[in-house]
Amino acid sequence: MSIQCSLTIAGTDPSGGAGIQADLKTFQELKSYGMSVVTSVVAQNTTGVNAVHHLPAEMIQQQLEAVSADMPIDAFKSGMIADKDMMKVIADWIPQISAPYVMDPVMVAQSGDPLIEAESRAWLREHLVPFASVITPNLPEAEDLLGQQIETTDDMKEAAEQIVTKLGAGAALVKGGHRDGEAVDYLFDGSKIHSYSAERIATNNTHGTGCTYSAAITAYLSRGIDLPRAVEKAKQFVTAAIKHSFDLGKGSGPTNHWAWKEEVKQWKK
Ligand SMILES: Nc1ncnc2c1ncn2[C@@H]1O[C@H](COP(=O)(O)OP(=O)(O)O)[C@@H](O)[C@H]1O
Ligand SMILES: Cc1ncc(COP(=O)(O)OP(=O)(O)O)c(N)n1
Repeated sequence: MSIQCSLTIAGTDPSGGAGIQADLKTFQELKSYGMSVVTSVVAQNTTGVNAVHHLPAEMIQQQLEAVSADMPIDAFKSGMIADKDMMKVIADWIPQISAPYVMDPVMVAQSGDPLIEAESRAWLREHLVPFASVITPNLPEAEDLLGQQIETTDDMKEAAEQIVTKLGAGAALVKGGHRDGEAVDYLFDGSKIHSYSAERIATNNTHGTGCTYSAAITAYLSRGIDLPRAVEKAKQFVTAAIKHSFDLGKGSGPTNHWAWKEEVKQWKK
């Protein structure tokens, strides 16, 4: 049986809602064979981050080489990349891989805990962003990347365009999860703006939404679906995951990675 393969390069979440765990659940749901390279082991749960252990850059390089020497990679994504040494080995590895690269420029967990060293942000922006086929910042991440405030929907569209034209990403999806009102995201694909809108779901259970969304985009790209359509389908996937999220843990609960199947059943009725 032939199968497309997706790789995530990211940190861990033992509570299963974010990071590598969320990515692998998403790949599995969306029928892309899931593989992972761990960057940092994070002792976190729905309430926040207790401790972080960064793997040596050499160990990240070894994992990248092990997986790419043996397995096909039809698309890959990155999440938490905490420091410059890690970024450098990833930047050195990427040119060998001819597959779409989805970069989730993870900076801060929902709890407010930082997941990337402040001094490494400039390196990420200058050296890794240009490799991204698509980058998926939330509003604070887009503000950090561009060094400017984003308030209105026009600002969001302009930010998506500038991340492509000024920072060199292939495409940019600026997410509106952190704004009031409808949950609207804007994709600039290098030539036009696409918008993706969903009802805002009244829930606190949104731990790992960004990881899940970017993993779903990766899985769809691995299956050869074009970017605007991959984002459209991933948006449906993450919206369903939030709508049917779980009241687990004492903080912001995790999303439900199999919820899209429940939604599909509803559509058929
Ligand atoms: N309460 C919500 N209801 C519906 N969609 C949401 C909600 N919160 C976030 N989203 C959507 O989830 C996706 C992830 O966005 P966001 O929460 O901004 O990312 P991150 O987890 O990286 O901060 C986006 O499509 C966003 O519009
Ligand atoms: C290991 C790890 N990576 C990323 C995040 C942040 O995930 P995100 O999807 O942005 O979700 P929230 O921070 O909104 O929960 C993380 N917490 N851990």
